[in-house]
This record gives sequence, C-alpha cells and structure tokens, in this order.
Amino acid sequence: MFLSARCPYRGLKALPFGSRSLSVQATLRGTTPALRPLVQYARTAQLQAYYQRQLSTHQDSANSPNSTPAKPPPTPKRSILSRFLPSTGGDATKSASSFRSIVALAKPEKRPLGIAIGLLLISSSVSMTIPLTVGKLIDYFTSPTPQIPLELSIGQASAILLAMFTVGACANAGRAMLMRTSGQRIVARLREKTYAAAIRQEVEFVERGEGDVISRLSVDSSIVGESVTQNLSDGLRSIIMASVGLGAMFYISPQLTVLMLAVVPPVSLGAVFYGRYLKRLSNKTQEALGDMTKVAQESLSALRTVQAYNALPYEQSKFNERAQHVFELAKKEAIASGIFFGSTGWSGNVTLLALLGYGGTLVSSGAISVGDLTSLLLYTVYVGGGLQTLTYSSIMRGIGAGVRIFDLLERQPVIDPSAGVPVDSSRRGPIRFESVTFQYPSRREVTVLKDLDLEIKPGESVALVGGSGSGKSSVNSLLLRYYDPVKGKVTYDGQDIREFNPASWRSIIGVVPQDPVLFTGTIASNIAYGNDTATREEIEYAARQANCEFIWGMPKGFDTEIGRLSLSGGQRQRLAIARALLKRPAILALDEATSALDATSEHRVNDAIEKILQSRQTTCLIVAHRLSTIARAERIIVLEDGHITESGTYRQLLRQQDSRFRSLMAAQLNAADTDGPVFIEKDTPSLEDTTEQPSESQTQKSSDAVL
Ligand SMILES: Nc1ncnc2c1ncn2[C@@H]1O[C@H](COP(=O)(O)OP(=O)(O)OP(=O)(O)O)[C@@H](O)[C@H]1O
Repeated sequence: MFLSARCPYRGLKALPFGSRSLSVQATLRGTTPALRPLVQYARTAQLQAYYQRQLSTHQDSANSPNSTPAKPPPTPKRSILSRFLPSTGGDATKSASSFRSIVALAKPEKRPLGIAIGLLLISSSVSMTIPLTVGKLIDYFTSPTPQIPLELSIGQASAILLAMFTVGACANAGRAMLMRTSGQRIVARLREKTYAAAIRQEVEFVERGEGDVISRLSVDSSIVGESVTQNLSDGLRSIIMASVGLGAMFYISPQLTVLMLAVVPPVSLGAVFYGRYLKRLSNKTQEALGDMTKVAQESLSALRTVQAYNALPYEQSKFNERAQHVFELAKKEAIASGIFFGSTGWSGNVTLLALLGYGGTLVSSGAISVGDLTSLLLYTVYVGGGLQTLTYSSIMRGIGAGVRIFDLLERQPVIDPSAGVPVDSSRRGPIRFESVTFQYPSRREVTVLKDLDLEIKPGESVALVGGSGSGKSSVNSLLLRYYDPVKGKVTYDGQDIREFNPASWRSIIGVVPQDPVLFTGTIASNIAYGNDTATREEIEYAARQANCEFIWGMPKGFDTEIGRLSLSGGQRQRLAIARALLKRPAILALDEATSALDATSEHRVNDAIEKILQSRQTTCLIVAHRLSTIARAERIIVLEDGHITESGTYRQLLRQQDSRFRSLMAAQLNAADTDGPVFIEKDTPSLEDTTEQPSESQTQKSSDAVL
C-alpha cells in the first residue's frame, strides 16, 4: 500500500515514499560524520566491483595482447540512488548505473513524456476531487440546510462536475497513448542497441550464450521499457495522489490521518524485502528463459537431425525441464506477490476498519461530518491504491532486467570491431604465422596449435591437410580473427593483423566455410551478401566463375527466393564460392570447399579454384580433404596435433616413402577402394606413380579420396 525507499545500510529504518522521502534524501545528502564510514564503505565496494570487472575482462582477453589496457577506475558518482538500492558492493553500483541508464533512455522522449506528465497532472487532479465531491454530496443530501459552494444551483454544479470529469478522462486517454508510444519507442531503441552490441561481440561470446542474448533482446528490453514509462506514469500519479490525498486528509482530520499512517512502517518494510527478493528472482527468471530459448533454438534449427534420429521425446523432455524451471521461478514470484499483496491488502482493510471505528466516534461527537468521514475513507483508498500500483518491486524488476541489458551494452568485445587501422585492399604481402600457440577461450586446457610457424607468399596456394581435429580450421579462424593467438602472432605483409581494423581486414578475405550459410532472400542477394555495391553483371560473373550454372536453370534465375536449406549441399557451396569471389579477395580461405560436391560439381568447382590459383593474384589457404583439391595447391602442409609435420609439393610428399602425407592418402585411397564413388579426374597423380602421367583408373581412385 505504501511505497518505501530503502536506506542504504542494513538496519536503518525504511521510510515511506512521497513528500517525506524528499526530506530523507536531503538528510542523506548532507552526510553526517556518523554516516561517513558507511559512505566510505559504499565507495570501497564500488571500487572493488570495478576491479572485479576489470579482472574478468582481462581474463577474457588474455589471448588478446593488443587489447587496450584497462582505463583507471572512474571516481564513482555518489548518487542518492546508489544509497537506496538494495544489496551491497558491485550489485548496488550496477543497479544504480542501470537505473541511471534507464533514465537516460527516456531523455529523447522528453517532449512526449513532458506532455504526458502535464496530462497526468490534469487527470490526477480531477480524480482527487472525487472523494471531496462525494463527501460534499453526502453532506448536501443529509443536511437540513443544504448548501453548495459558490452559491451554485444543483444543475450548475452537476454540469461543472461533468465537464471536469470529461476533461479528466480525455487527459487520461492522451497520457496513456503518449506514454505507451514513448515506451515502445524506448523498447525499440533499446533492442536495436542491444542487437548492435551483441553482433559486435566476438563469436565465442555470442555462440556460447545465443539464447541468453535473444532473451535480453526480447524479454528484458520490454521489462526495461515498461519500467521507464509505466513506472514513471504510475509513480507520478502516486506522488500526486499521495501528496494531495494526505494534504486533504490532514485538512479534514489530523487525528484520523495519523492513525492511518500507522500502517506505513510495516508495509514499507515488507515492500523492501519483497522488492529485493523479486529483483533476484527476476534475474534468475531471465537467465532461465535464455536457457529455455537456447534449447528450443538448437533443436528447431536442427529439426531434420532431431526427426531423423527420432529424438523428439528427448528434445521435448530437455525443453520441458527448462520450461519447468522457468515455471518454478514464476511460481516463487507468484507466492511472494500473493503474500505481499495479500498482507498489504489486509493491512489496508484493517486500517479502513480502524478509521471507520474511530471516525464514527468523531462523527457522533460532532467533531467531523458524515461527508468528511466518507471523503477521508475514500482518500485512504485512493492513496493506498495509487501507491500500490507503483511498488518498490516493479522498479526493482526493471532495474534487474536493466542490469542484464546494460551489462551487454557496456561489454567491450575482446576483438573490437571498431579498433585498428584500415587495410588497403590493394596491399599484397606474405601471411605469416609466427610461433603461434592457440587455445579456445572456452577450453583453455587444450592447446590446439603449438608454436606454429607458417609462411604463405603472396599469390601462393597452400593446402592444409591432417587428421580430424588436428587444428586446420583453427588456422583459418585465426586468419579471420575470430580469435587471437594466445602466444605469437599472425602477420600480413609484415604487420601484425591485430593492428588492422577487423572489418577492414576481413574485407580482403573471401571465405568459403565448411557448411556455407544462406540467408532468406534471393540468390542474387545471397551472392552479394555484405557487398551492397555489386552490380548484376558482377554477381552473374562470380556465379559463372564458381560454376553455378544451376541458377540459370531456375525459373526466376537470380531472383529466385531461397530459404536457409532450400538448395543442395553442392549448390550451397558453389554459391558460397561465388559470394567469396565477388569480393575479389586478396586472400581466399577455403574450408573443405568441395567436400559436399558430387563428382561433376567438384570437377567444376575445382576448375574455378584452378582459375583463381593460376591467376596468382589471390593468396589461397585451403583446408582440403579431397585429393583432387590438395593436388592443385602449390604447397601442402601436413598438420598433426597442432604442429606442422611435413611441408612440400604434392609430388615431393608422395615421393617420401615414409611420409605422413603418403599414409594419410593411402588410408583414404583404401577407403575409396572399398566404398567411395569413383569418378574421373585427369590431372591428379596417384600414389603409385608420382613422376609419370597417372593412368585413368588410378586417378579415379585418388581423386575421390577424402581425408
Ligand atoms: N569453438 C571451439 N571451442 C572449443 N574447442 C574447439 C572449438 N572448435 C574446435 N575446437 C577443438 O579444437 C581442436 C581443433 O579443431 P579444428 O576444427 O581446428 O580441427 P580440424 O583439423 O579442422 O578438424 P576437422 O578436419 O575434423 O574439421 C579440436 O580438438 C576441436 O575439438
């Protein structure tokens, strides 16, 4: 029933919200010597929280030697708010900064919110005349000498009241519309910002907590938006109602008003505990929702696999478990809110009863009229009801959701997409991996690359081969700066690639990943993905280079709409090659680009790759499994357990009797002998004959070998 602002230090009394809280704030602002140790404590807690954050960021970016050094801690602002917010240390600082950020969000909406507040003042003022009017009406009808103020007739008084109520209703409608639209604009802006912050994070961060990011985008942002506008609107109305109502009540009967105020301390205390509990619960609920979204997303995006393995019951039970967890938390919230609202309602009703009893004796003694008592009771209901809509808890909920959003908004990505110098797209130079050691941040215990040294000259093509898990794709990931090495460096033309702006660096690299991703849209828009300026001619040329002849066979050609999986694996890969070629990249990173192609497609794609390799304008790093692709590279690097064990041309490596490469090829040829499809590849030398032209049957086997 009453809103309370909590004191910063446990054990200090809770105070009622409303006009009185202003004096409380003033007292705290001029901190007395007795309170100074507590203020000092709060400041230390803020600093501790700061260093804790810096430490975790530092640990996160341990593999990023060029990451900008942490700035010195800012002097924490001692806002009145941080003193009132729950919990101690970093949590309080976070909550205060979340509150400030929430308020800052409302700044661009100053105009509509200002008008809405004006309308709110009008509608609340009208509402607050009702108890007084009802009281006067009762006195008018019960009095033997009825009188209407200002000598008005009953008709005139009724007309004035009707006009006032109409103005009040219109003002209320306008307020609701303006508040809601402003709220939704804030939510939209917040979502855009959150998405922008999420998408600029390093891949590892987003891939690990995809569901969590989505829940921040959807649920948390609407809670925050709601808390900005709804709480602002309700809060102002409550303040007006409480102050006007209490003023009127004191005017009617100071004794009865003091009696009514006796209920404030216990309700305030309840509100503080309930608010703190709800904030913790709200955080947990958002995390649980994120977890649930992640499970749903994972299974729905892999529905083919789920259905193929008849894993529906398994996925269903996994999802149900998460949904139940969300429900359990919601149940706790429901129980807490039931207890809180039940007890505040009870206290309110008991207060009314007491008011009625004591007020009745005052009426009998003639101290107040029946109308005054009625007005007083109605004001109590209005004030109580008004304050109940803006509970401490709803602010806490908004702050809880805000902390999660602003955590993400303020997070500095380990690989900052806006840092670094741009790379000249015409610049050519060798790529060097210099003593590179690498571990994935999520699995620090496994060293994937160990002191790796590798040089690729400009225009050279290098095929990386090796057993599964030997670290081939990781080399590509480091080249693309999805990650940075833990030790050593990757350089381009003698310059550490960490000095380059990541976006600019990636713009000179064409990528064909293991499993190319298509986006909803036309074939043309998919080839021109990330390349807004590409003309139709350039798109068609790239498609021709990548042997995407299937496009011309489609009824709408390049304007055919495609979904994520509406093309065959081979078609997807050729489209991805066209996408990469359209960039005219200085570096081409192919990751098993031909693994999903059938014999004919592979041959055609290899033709396209061959053209690129022969032009020697693009440096190519190919993670290759197919012998036919490997053989086309100028140099082959064999990677084993994060080390380079062999390096040489295809023929050199095959000639070495005991080479690892030879055994890898032999193993694959044996596999191809027994179960692989056979096709003809004319220019691939075989294991048996590496000096002369291979026979057709030999190349049939070898070209199909897949590592
Ligand atoms: N995102 C990741 N997080 C943690 N560990 C990873 C991640 N990606 C790969 N690994 C691990 O790193 C090691 C090397 O993986 P990588 O993908 O580079 O091997 P690969 O040689 O390309 O294998 P394959 O030929 O099977 O694709 C493996 O042990 C793998 O489990």
